Amino acid sequence: MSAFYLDSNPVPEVIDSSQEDLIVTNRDGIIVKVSRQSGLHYNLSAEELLGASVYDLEKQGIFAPAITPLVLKEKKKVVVIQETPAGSRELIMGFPLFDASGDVEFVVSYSYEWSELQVIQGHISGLEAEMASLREELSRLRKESVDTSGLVLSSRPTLEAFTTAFEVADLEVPVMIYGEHGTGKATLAKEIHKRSGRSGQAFLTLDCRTIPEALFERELIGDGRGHAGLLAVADGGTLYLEGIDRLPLHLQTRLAALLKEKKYRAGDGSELTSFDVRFICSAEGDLGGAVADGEFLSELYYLLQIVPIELRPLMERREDLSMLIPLFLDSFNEKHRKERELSRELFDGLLNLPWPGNIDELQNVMERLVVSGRERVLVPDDLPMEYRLASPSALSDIGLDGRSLPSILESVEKRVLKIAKQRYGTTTEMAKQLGISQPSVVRKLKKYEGK
Ligand SMILES: Nc1ncnc2c1ncn2[C@@H]1O[C@H](COP(=O)(O)OP(=O)(O)OP(=O)(O)O)[C@@H](O)[C@H]1O
Repeated sequence: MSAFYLDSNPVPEVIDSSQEDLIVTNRDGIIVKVSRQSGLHYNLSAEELLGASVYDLEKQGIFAPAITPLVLKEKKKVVVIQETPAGSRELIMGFPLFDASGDVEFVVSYSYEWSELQVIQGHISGLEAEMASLREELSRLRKESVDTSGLVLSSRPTLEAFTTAFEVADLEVPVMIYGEHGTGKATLAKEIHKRSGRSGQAFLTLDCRTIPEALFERELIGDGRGHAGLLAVADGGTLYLEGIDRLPLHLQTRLAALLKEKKYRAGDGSELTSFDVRFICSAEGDLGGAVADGEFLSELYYLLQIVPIELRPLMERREDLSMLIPLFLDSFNEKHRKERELSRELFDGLLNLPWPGNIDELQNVMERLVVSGRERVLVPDDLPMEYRLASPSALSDIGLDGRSLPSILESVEKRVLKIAKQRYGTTTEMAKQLGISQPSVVRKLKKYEGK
């Protein structure tokens, strides 16, 4: 808009040498300023336009329609398409200039020739086509790094873990999978089974972390009175023992004996039954260390630890994380019939969170975002409260230096209450979300009132 300027002069000054098509009218619709180009499209000279009334020009069909009356009415920017007597179509943009008391004093209108717009439009279409092909490329790349079973294997450690798993899948050897909670151990175990010669038979899981000690053996070998054990049901297939490192020593001894003998007696007096089961186990802790500390039976360790595979924590798998985020977004959008998108800030924020609960936790947060986000484009404020506070930047502006812990905690509490109040509105909802009583919320709000 270098074509005109306002100075101390009460009327906007239009520079005569302007290549632009500008017209200024006063609040009565009288044209008070024009640029040299103005009038060209109306088969009039700039001089003929000056002093004319836009209402008259509209009546004569020259301004079809006139923009000034529309801007005066709307008191804001208006855009119209004019058909000019010269046969061209013009896009006219008009905007108001206000006087000190807030009334429209002048209307400035600015026209673009349709053909110019078509050039711009052509450029935009080109950009759009480019965007579409980039989008396609991105989605192809995403699909390539997500294998046919929907697994993300983008980071080097994950790819190495799964490659080893696929290589040994068809070998009749036990596999020991190490990894924190939610890193994909069960998923990996199932993949091994699926790609093994046992895939036509059962894949069963026994969670050594949660099974009551008294039931462990019964669960494995049955009771000889109708309750079939997992070893019988999984015969010919695979048994996945989750959290083997949490199995008490006396049960480790029993398991080692079973593995060595490959036979069991399900109940008193029953016959010896042999079994053909492949074992895949998982452990969170370091089994070698547990053997050294006498907490894990070395005999069992050597029976099970033939092929060790490690799944790293999600925070060390950034490439996986950046693929898992859109993957979960898409799948929860589909599940909940939403069309959420992530803002750049939120995406970066998600990449930088520590994810102690790994993929399980990420999945949970993505579903919460999709379900409870407020707008189509999700922003960091849509994150559940505990994640907004967990981000490193959340604490950066609380001055820590030289302050006592109670005073720092007060600042944090005050911040939490402020965010919760904005987000949840009522003290009842705040209490529910923060896990404290409603009177306690009221008391705390009062405490920080005006502070
Ligand atoms: N490579 C992967 N790509 C995509 N999703 C995955 C991948 N690995 C795991 N998941 C998903 O992450 C979630 C957690 O995986 P899984 O249950 O296998 O972890 P886990 O380590 O066995 O957990 P836990 O220790 O709690 O039993 C599941 O929903 C699973 O589908």
